[in-house]
Amino acid sequence: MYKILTLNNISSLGLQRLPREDYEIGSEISQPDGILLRSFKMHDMVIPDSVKAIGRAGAGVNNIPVDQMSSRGVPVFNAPGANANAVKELVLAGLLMASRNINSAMKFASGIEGDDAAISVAVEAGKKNFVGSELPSKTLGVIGLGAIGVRVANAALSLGMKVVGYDPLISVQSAWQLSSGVEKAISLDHLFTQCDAVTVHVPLIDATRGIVSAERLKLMPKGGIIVNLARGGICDDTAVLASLNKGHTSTYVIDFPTAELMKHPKVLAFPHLGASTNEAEENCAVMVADSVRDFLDDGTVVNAVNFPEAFMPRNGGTRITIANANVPNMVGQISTLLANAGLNIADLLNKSRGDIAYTIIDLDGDISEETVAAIRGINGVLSMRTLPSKA
Ligand SMILES: NC(=O)C1=CN([C@@H]2O[C@H](COP(=O)(O)OP(=O)(O)OC[C@H]3O[C@@H](n4cnc5c(N)ncnc54)[C@H](O)[C@@H]3O)[C@@H](O)[C@H]2O)C=CC1
Ligand SMILES: O=C(O)CCC(=O)C(=O)O
Repeated sequence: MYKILTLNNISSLGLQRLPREDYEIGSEISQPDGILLRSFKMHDMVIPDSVKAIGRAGAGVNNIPVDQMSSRGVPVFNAPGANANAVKELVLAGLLMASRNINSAMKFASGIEGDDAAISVAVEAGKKNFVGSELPSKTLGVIGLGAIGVRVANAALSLGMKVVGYDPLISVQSAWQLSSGVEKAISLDHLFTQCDAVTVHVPLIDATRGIVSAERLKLMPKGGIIVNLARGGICDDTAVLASLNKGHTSTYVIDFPTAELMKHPKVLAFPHLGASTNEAEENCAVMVADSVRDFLDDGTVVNAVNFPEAFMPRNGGTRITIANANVPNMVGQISTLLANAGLNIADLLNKSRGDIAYTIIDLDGDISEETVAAIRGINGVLSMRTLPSKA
């Protein structure tokens, strides 16, 4: 029986992927084998040694101490692309709200008093204050062309916008999905110079912190819109507020409000709503629950942010899995210990990613506690699991 601790509400459709005869799931579980979460901040939490896998039902993993988990040999899974359409739709909503002054116009409308005739007069007199502009007259800059950025760029093109994209690390899959109509910016500065609106879709990491800066905001034409549904910190909020106050930037659409941002009339603050659709919550929960179950049951690794992909069909015997530092002769040392114990390797898979290597070995016989301890004792082994044979 595996124990799964949930740190946020996880869609029941996802939790149903973990059969109750094999999985105990709850928010108060001690010594869990796995953790499922959404935005819970794990950095200040003591993560029990019992944890073998962490599943983030979403895209961003900046709320998880991934490096610490890597050093423990614990994979962190996420759900790439599973909430991308939801975020794309809210980006488009934000762009439309900003370019048509929808928020201020609605506030004006809801403040009108009087009978129907008076309201009609006030509406017709007041609407001139909320004249907007249409998307096809504008250029959108998309920073980060991953699951969300590609969808945003393609959708904006289909709405008639000119679209300029920037992603020096774009994956082959994203490049295939990106419309050929999206123009490539040669640098971030180049992008800001050309764009009336800029939207960010990058993870929050050292390289992306503050990339929407005072200097870059000045490169934009007057009246620009900034959209940040990625993470607080990617835009320099102080610089954006200064630019709003000067009238250079017209609107800041943000999914990560702060006290200062929320009270600003030119800020459209959403309550971290990008992925909050039934569809996205279900997609994320199902995808990540499947990854965690496949890892706990079979040692399979799919959609981990810190481990290589690894899948080997079960051949029926005992399976051992080992995560270790990606240095020479680890497999040699492991197979020597197995040979010394008289154990035959029926099948073996070894993959690496960055500093981590991961090995799955199916054995013809049962492994003893002594051999397990000897493998665990090899310098560089981060974690080891023994999975019982499957009929
Ligand atoms: N508001 C919300 O509810 C949500 C927010 N997010 C945020 O959006 C981010 C992006 O999500 P996805 O598109 O699903 O992730 P993704 O991993 O598919 O795409 C991220 C893209 O950023 C690019 N990138 C990385 N460093 C870069 C840099 N320095 N300059 C330019 N591009 C860079 C990568 O090459 C990749 O193509 C997540 O990390 C998360 O923080 C994601 C989902 C929901
Ligand atoms: O679970 C959520 O609502 C947040 C989603 C998110 O921010 C992400 O997937 O990175």
